[in-house]
Amino acid sequence: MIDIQSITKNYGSNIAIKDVSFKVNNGEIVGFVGLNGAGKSTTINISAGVLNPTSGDVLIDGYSITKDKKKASMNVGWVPELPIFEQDVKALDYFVYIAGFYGISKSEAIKRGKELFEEVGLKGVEDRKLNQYSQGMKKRFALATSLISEPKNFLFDEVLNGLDPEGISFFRNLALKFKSQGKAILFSSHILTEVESLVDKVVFINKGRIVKEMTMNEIRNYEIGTGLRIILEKNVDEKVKEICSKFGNISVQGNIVIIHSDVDMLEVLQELYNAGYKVSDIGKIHTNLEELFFKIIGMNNQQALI
Ligand SMILES: Nc1ncnc2c1ncn2[C@@H]1O[C@H](COP(=O)(O)OP(=O)(O)OP(=O)(O)O)[C@@H](O)[C@H]1O
Repeated sequence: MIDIQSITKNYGSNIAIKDVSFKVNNGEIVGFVGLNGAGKSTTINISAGVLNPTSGDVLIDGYSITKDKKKASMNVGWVPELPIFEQDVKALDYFVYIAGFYGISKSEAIKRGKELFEEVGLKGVEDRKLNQYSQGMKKRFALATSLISEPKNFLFDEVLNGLDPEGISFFRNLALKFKSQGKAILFSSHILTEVESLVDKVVFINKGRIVKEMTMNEIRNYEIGTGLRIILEKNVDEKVKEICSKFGNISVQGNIVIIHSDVDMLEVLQELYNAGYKVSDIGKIHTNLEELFFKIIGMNNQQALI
């Protein structure tokens, strides 16, 4: 289990994240969604033990990442957004070097390395130099090194970014496999639709603060909302409200009225026309995931419901 407890990170006067708290339970994939610069990598890097928080703590299966870093980080795998492996050494040799930190002998590390390279899709490129690996290959290599200690928790930071379809499918299936094995997985993305079919719940972060946590069920229920948006030439009056209310619940703002149900557009248009109203625009709207995302983080996109 990954238990993030009120972590804050300041860079001088710049607050990167503030009071970030949430949990990833065993057997659960949590989507961590926010715009660029929202604070996802900062949260993940602190949870991986590669960045110290200004305050707060993260418990990995009960081990504190600040006070018991070795045990905590042994229990969490981490695939960074942009793995930096610029070493002019063969990948397998570097793997063996890292395995040494876990107290694994050279012969055992070579054997384990070959197995893990195969598991992560790097079979056949073990002897290629790390600085000649592509970004996708570096991500797979980071995964292979993470797997040395067989952790029960994983941090995937924008892992699908820049991958080809095969790479995307590999990491998605891997996350699902880990889930079925009872592992806790945190999966960050700046695109809600990217994690939608994968995660159990989504934690939304904006400007360094957690703004909402929603289960996928709550999100799906939200998504099914459909409606009709009517833009009139003049402001909505009582008569328009009366007409539109016959078709469903309404929201009104200025010259815009939204009917929150799946109504027949022509019928509404006809009634308004018969009553002498001029409609400048009318159209069905559908609350989709990206609209929800923008609504949650407090920005309006053109389609957002009023
Ligand atoms: N080393 C640093 N020094 C100063 N500010 C930093 C540093 N690293 C991150 N920040 C700031 O912290 C905030 C959060 O950045 P972070 O990288 O965590 O966001 P993110 O959600 O991962 O973004 P992205 O999707 O672009 O990777 C940003 O305002 C960023 O500019």
